[in-house]
Amino acid sequence: MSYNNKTIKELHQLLVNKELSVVELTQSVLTDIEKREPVIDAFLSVNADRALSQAATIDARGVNPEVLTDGISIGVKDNIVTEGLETTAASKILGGWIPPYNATVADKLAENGLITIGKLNMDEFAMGGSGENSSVKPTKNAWNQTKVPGGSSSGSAASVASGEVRLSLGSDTGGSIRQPAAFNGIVGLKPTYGRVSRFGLIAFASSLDQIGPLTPTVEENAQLLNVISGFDKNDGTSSNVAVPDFTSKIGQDIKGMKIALPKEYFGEGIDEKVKEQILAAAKHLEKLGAIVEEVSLPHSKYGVAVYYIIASSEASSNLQRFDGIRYGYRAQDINNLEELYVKSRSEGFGPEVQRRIMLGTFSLSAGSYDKHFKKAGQVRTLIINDFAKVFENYDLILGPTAPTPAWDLGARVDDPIAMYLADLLTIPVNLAGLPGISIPAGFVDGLPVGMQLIGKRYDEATIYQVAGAFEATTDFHQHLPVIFDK
Ligand SMILES: NC(=O)C[C@H](N)C(=O)O
Repeated sequence: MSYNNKTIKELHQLLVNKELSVVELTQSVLTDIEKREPVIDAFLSVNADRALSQAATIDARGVNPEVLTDGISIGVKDNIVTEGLETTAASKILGGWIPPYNATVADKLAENGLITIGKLNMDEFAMGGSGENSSVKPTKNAWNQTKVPGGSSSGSAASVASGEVRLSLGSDTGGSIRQPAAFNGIVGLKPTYGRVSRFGLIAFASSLDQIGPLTPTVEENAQLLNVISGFDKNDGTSSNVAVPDFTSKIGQDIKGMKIALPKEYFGEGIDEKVKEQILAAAKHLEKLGAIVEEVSLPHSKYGVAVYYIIASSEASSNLQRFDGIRYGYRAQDINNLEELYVKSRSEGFGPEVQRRIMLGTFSLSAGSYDKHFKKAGQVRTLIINDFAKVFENYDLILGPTAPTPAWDLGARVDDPIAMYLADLLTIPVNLAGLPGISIPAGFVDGLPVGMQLIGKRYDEATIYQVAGAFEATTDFHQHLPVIFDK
């Protein structure tokens, strides 16, 4: 029997009432995974024995009725460090690495009784928008296995959408939670920069990276964000702003809420049918009482260019530590130190990672620093200011999550620019450190379309309020891919 169509609230009730044991539930999740993995390829590792023994421990002490997530299984993106469980960021260079410590979010999952059932596939080091840059295997879209699942949190999205796990964690540097959530018809949120500790997140671009939840529904998303948020002394960028209950406004009406529609988010490069669906979604919110008006974010068009300079520069610095000596892959038949570095890094990193390291190294080099890196930082400020101006008068910003639905596997692998443009509408949000969600808002040719709602800093609760109102009055989230009921 599968319980994959039950919310965590419903599962919690079953567990507390002892109608279901944690071992039974965990076993059912393992069966769900086993059935779907041959076509979805969302997991890099499944920890069946450890998960079952953790489940037995919880059964023995009794499920805590106060802890909603006690005994529930979760999948974790493989760039989040998990003690005793291989963590590779889907890179050959970290192959076989068993971390001796937990990321702060992994500790928080455990403290809340969540069972890490496995580590999820991704684009290597979170660099990519299709999942195809995994050094292990490409994950498939839950709706159509000839399509990409999006990336870089490819496994995090496909595992939830296909009914393997109810909850997952991903990371988002330029859209890596929201875009795969959109492509798979689920809910994915990138929290405000500073909301969730990145201690133990394998760093890609440190001024942009955030960890966030992927779930089938809005309420579960807010519940999982409650678990992972908060100040952490081990992450100097984590903030000690108070953490509210993110579910608190779900169910409240949205009458009078002011929502901005940036005209640039409906302009060039956006698929006509996607545009239609998202405009219809905006109309729907208007019917629910929101005031929807057009605005402009004039500098958002520079977002992709700015991102690929800043993110690659930070990556080139962060990835210096993978040198073949301290840990990870070490090349053989070496004659000197220089050769050890060069061979280990050339053989250990995949082509996209090498491309970003070169791009970043170039941007930071003496002749290019002022022209590229410094300028990118200045344009980033213009993008931040654009958002700030809109938020003087509006509560939320609405647009598509991605310019198109999922494309065919293989279609963009030789065209990095086309791949980069998939993040056109998500990247500015990271550059400004704002929270953003993708929720199911329609279908184009049988593939899900995501609506993005962008909020003010630390105002995830309002995002969930509007997302919740939309979800409660539409049925897009109730359509499930065929594989879900397998
Ligand atoms: N990592 C991300 O958030 C997404 C982006 N597609 C990138 O390749 O950088």
